[in-house]
Amino acid sequence: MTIAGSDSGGGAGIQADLRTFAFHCVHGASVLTCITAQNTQGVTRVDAMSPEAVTAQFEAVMIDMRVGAIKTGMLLNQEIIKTVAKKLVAFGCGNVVVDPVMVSRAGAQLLDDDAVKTIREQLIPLAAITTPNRYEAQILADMEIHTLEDMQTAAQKIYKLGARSVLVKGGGFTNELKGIDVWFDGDRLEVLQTEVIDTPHTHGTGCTLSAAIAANLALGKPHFQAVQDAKNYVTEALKYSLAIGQGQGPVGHFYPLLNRG
Ligand SMILES: Nc1ncnc2c1ncn2[C@@H]1O[C@H](COP(=O)(O)OP(=O)(O)O)[C@@H](O)[C@H]1O
Ligand SMILES: Cc1ncc(COP(=O)(O)O)c(N)n1
Repeated sequence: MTIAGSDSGGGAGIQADLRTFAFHCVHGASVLTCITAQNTQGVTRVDAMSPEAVTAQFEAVMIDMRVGAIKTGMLLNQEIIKTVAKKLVAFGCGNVVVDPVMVSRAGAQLLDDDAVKTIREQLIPLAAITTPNRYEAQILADMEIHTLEDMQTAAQKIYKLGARSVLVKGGGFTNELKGIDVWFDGDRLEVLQTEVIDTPHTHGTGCTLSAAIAANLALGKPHFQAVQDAKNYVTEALKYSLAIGQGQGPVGHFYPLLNRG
């Protein structure tokens, strides 16, 4: 199940999540938190769902289906974060992937300023894994991140907030760290690296990665395996990203499957 916002352009958010679930052969349920008017060039409007609507969607799915894993994406405001955290606790949800979405690559603010504290205190402690990008990791770890060592320190600091594991993602770098991620679970500190894909069309990478991790957890894969396989999936999707729209196009999910016949 994904708990996230809608992207009218179809590249990120709920749309990316459900597509990723489908390509992992797992059924996807969704709890919509907000509706963004968005395309490859940016976000022009955001309408929040009410906490009651979020609760009703969550309960409708949870009381009826066996949910193997949950990912959270754009939660927008404090009220929605608190609502989601409360429900995750009430239903004893274990395989929770928290993508602490704050700002889009194109620079649009996707989270209210006062909501960072609520993510840190109420949501991160419920995460089996949290997947901040460079910018989000800087905020959560309260430090600047310039080097691989900084990424490792940030992962360790964010782990102390209560997540069972942390993946600091390196898509936001413009140097040799681009595409390098750091994973820490309180014991193992791993560096993940795939080939760097030279494309401006990276819309939806973070959503796709966290959705793929959730799908892999639902399929029963061990945590680190779930992350490694998800990273490989995103790399493929970046290879086949779509130059649609006037701005930053979305990652492509279809072509690797078509190529496999
Ligand atoms: N150009 C690229 N080549 C290879 N991997 C990339 C590239 N850009 C992003 N990634 C990977 O995509 C995943 C999502 O990371 P990132 O883009 O930092 O997240 P977000 O979309 O949340 O900002 C990470 O595994 C990151 O390393
Ligand atoms: C509704 C919504 N959710 C999330 C993102 C972040 O996207 P990305 O995966 O590129 O970080 C977005 N742009 N819109």
